[in-house]
Amino acid sequence: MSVAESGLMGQQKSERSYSTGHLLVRLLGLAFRYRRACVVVTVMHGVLVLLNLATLGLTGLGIDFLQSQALHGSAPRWPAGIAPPSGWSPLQVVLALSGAVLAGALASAGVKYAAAIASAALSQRVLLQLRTDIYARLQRLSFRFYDSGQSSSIINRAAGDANNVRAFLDGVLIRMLTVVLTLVLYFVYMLQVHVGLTLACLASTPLLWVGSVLFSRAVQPAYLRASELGDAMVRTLVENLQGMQVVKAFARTAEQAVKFQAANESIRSLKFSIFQRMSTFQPLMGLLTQLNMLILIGYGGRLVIQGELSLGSGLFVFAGLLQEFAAQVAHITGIVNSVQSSLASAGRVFEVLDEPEEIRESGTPVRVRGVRDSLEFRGVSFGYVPDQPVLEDISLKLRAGECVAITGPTGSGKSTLLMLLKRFYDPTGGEILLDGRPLPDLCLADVRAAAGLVFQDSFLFSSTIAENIAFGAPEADREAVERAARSASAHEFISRLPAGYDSPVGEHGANLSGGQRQRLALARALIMQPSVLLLDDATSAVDPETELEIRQAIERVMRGRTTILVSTRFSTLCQADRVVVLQSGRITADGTPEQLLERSTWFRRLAELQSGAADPAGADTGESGAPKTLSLTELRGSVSAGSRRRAA
Ligand SMILES: Nc1ncnc2c1ncn2[C@@H]1O[C@H](COP(=O)(O)OP(=O)(O)OP(=O)(O)O)[C@@H](O)[C@H]1O
Repeated sequence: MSVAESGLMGQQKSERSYSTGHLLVRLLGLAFRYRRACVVVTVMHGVLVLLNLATLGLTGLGIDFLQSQALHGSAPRWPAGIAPPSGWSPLQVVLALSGAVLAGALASAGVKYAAAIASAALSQRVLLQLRTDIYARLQRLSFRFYDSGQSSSIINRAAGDANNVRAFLDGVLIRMLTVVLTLVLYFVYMLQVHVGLTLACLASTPLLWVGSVLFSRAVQPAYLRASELGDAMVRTLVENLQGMQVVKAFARTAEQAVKFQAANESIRSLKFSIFQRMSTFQPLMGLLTQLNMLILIGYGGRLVIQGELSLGSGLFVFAGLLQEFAAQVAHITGIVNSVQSSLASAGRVFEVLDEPEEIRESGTPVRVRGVRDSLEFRGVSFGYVPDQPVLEDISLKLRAGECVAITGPTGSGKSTLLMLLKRFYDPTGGEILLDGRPLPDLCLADVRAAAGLVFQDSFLFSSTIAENIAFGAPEADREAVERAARSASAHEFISRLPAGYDSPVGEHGANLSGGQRQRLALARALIMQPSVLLLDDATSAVDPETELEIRQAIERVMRGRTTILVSTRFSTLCQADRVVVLQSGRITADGTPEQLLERSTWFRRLAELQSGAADPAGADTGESGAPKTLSLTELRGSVSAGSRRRAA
């Protein structure tokens, strides 16, 4: 039997499959980390069983005593020869026995409470640790992992599956140990009361085990499927919340609600079918154990009549023990159920924990503070998917302090180039060198801190503006936050907000405009004082006025920093010392903006389109029907106007 993983990574990456044995060994390893707490809880349950036995035995003794008094029969067999003083009246003996039973019940209640608290504390500790481990692992995993998976599945693994794995400790292991301990103690107790009756009453026990194993095999695939359906439901929910605007804009609210309902319905029907199977199994097991009662009454009754078994300490105690036995056996159904859900979830949790860390440092990483000399791509190739190159043989060297713009058609690999610099991915060929040293030889945190990246669509956290700006430098004081905001031309709009820097930023920055979000993202990058600035289409989503403001801010902050600007805006490209044209993952031209007007048809076309020479659709045609084109001299004029603005 194996738990095959077909979820998150299984679909798109290696199909990982864990055998049940492997999962059990690892789950036991987890339990071993909490062995002290597990032993304490199990011992408490053991004490509870002993207390139950003691109170049951004392009650039986009471019945035997009353029988001897009422029917003038033989005196009961006092345990370990401890009999009440001969001077005690029957009432005193009965009161003493009742007092002892009451004391046993009180002690039992106390131990039960302590065991429940200890068990809850253990399970919360394990859950906390598991979620911490999963989160720590997720932080170290490369973007490739996230590309292949779905965040909803990860959420489900950290929330639901981690909880099911936790249940292995208190819901399976401790409960199983308790059941076994209880059954053994009862069995021994019953044997010393009457061997023949014990064997007769428990003859059906092997059937219970066979039934449990069969049930366990039948429900296991259903638990795995339930987790996957849970992923799908969370995904539908998350996507609908995040894409609420699109859903409403396209008037798809009703359809999406139906989709969500369908996802929930499949979970409901699967869970219900599991529940149905459990509900069939449980009473069947109960019925089997009740058959034991028939044997007890028939065979045990005969033994009492023949005087071979006492009524209280024998038949009554036996009946009580068989009831307890049945209750413990009923627990086995729950345990089998928990084992299967724990195993299914353990496979999914271990899959995340076992995911290899793709981005690693060398054994002795070199500390760096930024670019002192150069940043170089040397023959770099890369593809997200094997055999589908996105970048091919990229060689590009930036001197410290230089500003290089990368442009090219959409999908040509511009953003990917920046991702490689941040080591979100590693190249599949060639290498990237910082001051002559390959990136993997350098401290990863230093490499990432050295380069401030402003994305095309910047993610903001739902905290305050100041906290968002200081995200990478939480120790920064308000003055530093303001300085960064001023450099990013964000100070003015922040000051106009009612709570200024303490204004809350809605989820994903929902209460801010695109331009405001971009400026906050720029300030967030600047507060780290990065020596390299990576700007990925930072002005793509804003109006011309805001674009100008952001461009001016960028111009200010670029000074003294090695900058890579990804853009398809002619005006932005003119700000750079050099422009590199990337087409289908290859560099097709490299030079100053002026040089590129002659060297690259793509760049020249871009210049013409955005200098008002021709409209993008080619509709702006002269009478002859041919698009109007600006002369090279006119285009050079636009380029130098852009460069002059920069110099100013
Ligand atoms: N995470 C990913 N997984 C698989 N393929 C990807 C991933 N990200 C990008 N790609 C693909 O890689 C190619 C280059 O993408 P990239 O985002 O680098 O292009 P770009 O030049 O920045 O495009 P744009 O100008 O539209 O932003 C595209 O074909 C894109 O579909």
